[in-house]
Amino acid sequence: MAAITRLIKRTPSLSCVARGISFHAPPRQDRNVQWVFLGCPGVGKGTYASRLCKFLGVPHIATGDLVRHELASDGPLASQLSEIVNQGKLVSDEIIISLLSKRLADGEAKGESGFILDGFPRTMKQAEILEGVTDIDLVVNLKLQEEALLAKCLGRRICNQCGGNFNIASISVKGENGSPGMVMAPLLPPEHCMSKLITRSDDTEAVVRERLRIYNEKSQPVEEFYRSRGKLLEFDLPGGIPESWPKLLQALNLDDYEEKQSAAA
Ligand SMILES: Nc1ncnc2c1ncn2[C@@H]1O[C@H](COP(=O)(O)OP(=O)(O)O)[C@@H](O)[C@H]1O
Repeated sequence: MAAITRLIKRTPSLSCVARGISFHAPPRQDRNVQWVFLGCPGVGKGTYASRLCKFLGVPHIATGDLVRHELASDGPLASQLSEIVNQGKLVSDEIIISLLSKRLADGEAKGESGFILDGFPRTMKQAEILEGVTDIDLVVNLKLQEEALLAKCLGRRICNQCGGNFNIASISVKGENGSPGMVMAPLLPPEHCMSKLITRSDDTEAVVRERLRIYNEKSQPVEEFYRSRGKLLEFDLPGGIPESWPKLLQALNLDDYEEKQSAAA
């Protein structure tokens, strides 16, 4: 992959009004990576995107977190959003773009550069709007068998104090038709988080199945959108974090990134 901090010429900040949706993207300037993470519910977009963000020093922007933040704030959208999220449906493009646009503008005001978007775009309309306002360098498509996705969503736990994400599921998927089997150990919380674990209200079996159905219907075309533009990196997770993280860095040509950084310093 091209250098991590690609120099891009300075152009004015971009806005777009498409079918009544207004979207403001950060200016193109000397900037960091602008990547997108795609993948089904439960695949681990949040886990790997947030690790990579720490590694690369860019903000991790997860639209699911923006939605949950809005829900928790009890603002004017809260009751409408809670109904949609708890049914496993997608929030309207208008609402999600306005939440994301605000988050990007706040980041821009703080001098943020680059991002990894997690959970956006999720519809063709969102992908087209994003494409119209900024350059996405790379789209990583994380993949896992459906059986494992369901188990991971059902095993997901969050510490309501530190916000840490854990998983109590112990997953073992048999290999089929030449594809290798896979084992994923639980990601258990430290002792002090044990009594503070909560489950997301949309992580019930019926709602997860609906989210998976909606992903296949609305978000798979987004994979094709980026594939046809040569931006899609497919990544089959080989197991849990210990197996997958080094392989992901390798696939992204980042495995010797730290060495290169210190050599260049
Ligand atoms: N880009 C988006 N478009 C529409 N709805 C979204 C989007 N991102 C998040 N949401 C809403 O927030 C919920 C939680 O999102 P997320 O945490 O990304 O969950 P998932 O585990 O399903 O990937 C989604 O089910 C959906 O209702």
